[in-house]
Amino acid sequence: MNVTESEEKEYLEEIKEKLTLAIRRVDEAVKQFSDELRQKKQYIHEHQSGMDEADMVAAGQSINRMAFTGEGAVARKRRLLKLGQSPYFGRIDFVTPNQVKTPVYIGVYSFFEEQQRQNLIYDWRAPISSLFYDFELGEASYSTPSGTVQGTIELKRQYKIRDGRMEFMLDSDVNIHDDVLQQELAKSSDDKMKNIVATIQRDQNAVIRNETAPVMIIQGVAGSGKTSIALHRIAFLLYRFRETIRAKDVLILSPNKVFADYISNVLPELGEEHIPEMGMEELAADLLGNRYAFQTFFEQVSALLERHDPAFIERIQFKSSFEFLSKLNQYLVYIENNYFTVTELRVGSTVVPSALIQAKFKTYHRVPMLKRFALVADDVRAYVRDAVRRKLSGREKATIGEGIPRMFRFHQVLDLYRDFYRWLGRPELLKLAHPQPLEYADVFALIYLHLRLEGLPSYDQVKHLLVDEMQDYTPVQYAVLSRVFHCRKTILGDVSQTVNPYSASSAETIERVFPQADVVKLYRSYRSTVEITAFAQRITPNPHIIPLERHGPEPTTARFERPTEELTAIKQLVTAFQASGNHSLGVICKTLRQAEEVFEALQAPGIHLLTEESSSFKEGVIITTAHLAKGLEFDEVIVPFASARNYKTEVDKSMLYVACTRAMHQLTLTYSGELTPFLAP
Ligand SMILES: Nc1ncnc2c1ncn2[C@@H]1O[C@H](COP(=O)(O)OP(=O)(O)OP(=O)(O)O)[C@@H](O)[C@H]1O
Repeated sequence: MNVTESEEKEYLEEIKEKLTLAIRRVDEAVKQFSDELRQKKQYIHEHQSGMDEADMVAAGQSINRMAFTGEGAVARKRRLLKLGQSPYFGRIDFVTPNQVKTPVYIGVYSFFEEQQRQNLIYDWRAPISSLFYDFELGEASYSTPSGTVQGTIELKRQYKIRDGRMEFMLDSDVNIHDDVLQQELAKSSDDKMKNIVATIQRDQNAVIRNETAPVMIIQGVAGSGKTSIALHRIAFLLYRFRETIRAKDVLILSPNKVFADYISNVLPELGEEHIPEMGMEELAADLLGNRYAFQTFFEQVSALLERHDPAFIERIQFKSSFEFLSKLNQYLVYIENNYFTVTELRVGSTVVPSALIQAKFKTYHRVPMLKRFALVADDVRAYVRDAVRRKLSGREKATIGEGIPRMFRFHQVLDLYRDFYRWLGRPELLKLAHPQPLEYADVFALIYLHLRLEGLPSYDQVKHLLVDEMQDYTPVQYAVLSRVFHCRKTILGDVSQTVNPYSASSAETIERVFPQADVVKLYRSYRSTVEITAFAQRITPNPHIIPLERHGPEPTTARFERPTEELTAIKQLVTAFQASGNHSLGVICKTLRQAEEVFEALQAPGIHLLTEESSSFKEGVIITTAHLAKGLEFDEVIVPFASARNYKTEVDKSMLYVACTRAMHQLTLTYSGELTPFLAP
């Protein structure tokens, strides 16, 4: 039993040696595989002429199997090498009533020592590891697939091991989590999101390890770790259900490519492969089969920022409401009952009674409406065939095939969508000015109608769907998601961080679409200092937010006479940042135009402009918009043009809140003229 620091250090050396040995064994195995593979290929090459097709298939399969095993060995080596750098971060000594005490060391991956046939390091996702996150010293329990294990935690310890060296270890007589967490959070940011396995908090752990919820909705304040948790949750589910779910079966619906790049290394760091991701617009294009050109969400938000158009706002607001979805559903019932005007159909000398056609139409109520006519026509053909006791002529078939659909008032989904607004008595709510692209607010409504009226293929290969920035999607979008993704879902976001307040959805709204969901709310905020969090509260107050006690400089607002002076000051701030120890600086503007203006003024090496077209997140100084910065974080943030003239509408206010909450350690706002009223003390 390792009790003291020197014993722990000795033990660490032992483990590292064992890891080195294990790596050597993997190397030997890999070499052996590749030798065998080479020999096999050579053999096939030499004996090809004498092999029949079955032999060739068998040989091919055996090569594939060997290559697969080889790949597995390479992945194992990668994991072992990583463990060599930092084998574990926690330990618990857990005693069950009838068991001897054995220390459980917890790391990013497990390490099973083959010679001793012993698990020397447990994966953080293993059932026993949950003790580390869920309990302090004393009585504790954890669940396994075969039941709950009760016992006592006699020791709990945390380590920081970097490059194979122990930097510190801490025993848990106090709440050690907090000390280590503080150290983690005080560090300056890397260019990518990082894993947080060593400091996952109890409430976060409950979300990560939830195995039962069919839909999980996480509403968490800015910086509460939603995105981190969601990624760890995926890693957990991939581990827990490794027999049935693989990385390629998961889909992340992410707001943009930059964000996708920003989060892209967390799962590989946790030993999982890259997860497929897709943007909402990509999904829309896919579902619409590129039948319509449409405005993007970015374009919608930019249009809102650039001009105040009450009619445009009203259209968006209505189409983002739950009422809109209800109305669409009511309309579908209405057309089913009213638009199929059935009359008797005359086919030669046979009269098909209207009651028969009506009855057949009702029989197919589970089939999307516009697809029912072909089925009804088949039945009517059979009816006529029985009546005339012969095969039907082409003309007769056509009379039926054309006659039945003709009894329905519309055949194009777009015509029905237009008619919906007439039915509603609000035709002005639809702007379809061809060749103008479809407004973004109409895109998912139209998809929904396509789905209900014609059916659309579903994404059955996806076994878990992760939706980030949930507040940016509307009930109709969720209704579509629920119909095309039949798998379990994790949906997360923060209603205060919407970039379009006219279309924001809260956890409660989304819950109405997924009544079976588990809703979790997170109020502890980890990203920003107490000072920055308090400052952001001036823009959008949330009395429930609990900032982690971490202090830094007060955010500042600096006034200038003219924008030119403001830009000069920003230049100086950037120079000061470059000389500081911080890694990342975000200069976050309201619009792209403003970001471009700042970029022009600052132009220097190491300064990057991040636009909608960018696909990767770069380290250093980034100039971008609040919309694009969503989900990202920076050591320091500068918000230029924070004047009353620039930040005055509800959309502007949302942008300002998002911009300020991106800062971890330092926040500066600059303005000329008058300060925005949103920052009134
Ligand atoms: N338990 C934790 N241990 C260490 N760091 C944490 C923990 N939880 C969150 N963090 C850190 O807090 C920061 C914010 O996390 P994350 O970006 O996941 O939050 P979020 O809720 O998605 O934020 P936002 O909605 O504002 O974009 C990150 O730097 C993350 O690493």
